[in-house]
Amino acid sequence: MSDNRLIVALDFPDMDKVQRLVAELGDAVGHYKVGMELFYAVGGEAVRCLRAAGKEVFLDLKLHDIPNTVSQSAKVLSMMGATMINVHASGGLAMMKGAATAAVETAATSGRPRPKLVAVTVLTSMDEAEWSRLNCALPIRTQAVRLAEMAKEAGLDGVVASPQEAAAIREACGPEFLIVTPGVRPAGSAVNDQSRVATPAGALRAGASHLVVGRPITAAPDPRAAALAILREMEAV
Ligand SMILES: O=c1ccn([C@@H]2O[C@H](COP(=O)(O)O)[C@@H](O)[C@H]2O)c(=O)[nH]1
Repeated sequence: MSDNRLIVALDFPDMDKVQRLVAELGDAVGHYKVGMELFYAVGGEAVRCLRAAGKEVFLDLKLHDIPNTVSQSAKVLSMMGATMINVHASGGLAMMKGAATAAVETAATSGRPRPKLVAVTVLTSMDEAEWSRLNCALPIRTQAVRLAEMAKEAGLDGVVASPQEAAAIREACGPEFLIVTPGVRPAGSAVNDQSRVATPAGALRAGASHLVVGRPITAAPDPRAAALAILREMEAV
């Protein structure tokens, strides 16, 4: 059983642990996320190893800077072989447009496939109390939908959002738009530092196109069994 809508987050600082886990999960998992911790530790090697093993790779570096810096960085990341990369939507429309143009142009000039480009809306760890402390007056959901609409306008393929906002984003942005949801927790598992969470089935029913799951699989006593249980739950939706 395998389903590339499930993306397993490899939040470790070394390749030995990554290789052990990928071997253990075997053909059950075909899609992995390389985030800051792993990338800062080993760089592009993580992407290369996973691609060589036939896996899809979401390179989750959440670019957020002035438009020129982000578009130049997006060019570099587009050459690494990842199948998905991302920026922060709160960097603004010009920044997102710059990243989208960079990804398209790099694919055209290099002949390499263009990675999907998605934008982080509001981090899934944020709750309404913390959100208000930032002086943000609108509810998180309203802001997440607004940022998703901007990402669509900028030509991005989709967003990273909480499953709790997936239904509203799906309604606003249509059936083709990617909605990649971290903050996924099987019933009864630890929430950790996440706030706006849903179960795998709940996230899919709300309209998520992909589920990002880290610790519920990687910290489980039997990671393969944990992944297979999530895949069974997804299959039943
Ligand atoms: O809003 C966001 C954006 C990214 N993430 C990343 O997803 C995983 C979630 O890991 P868990 O262990 O399942 O909590 C992690 O790599 C985050 O950096 C997110 O959680 N929320």
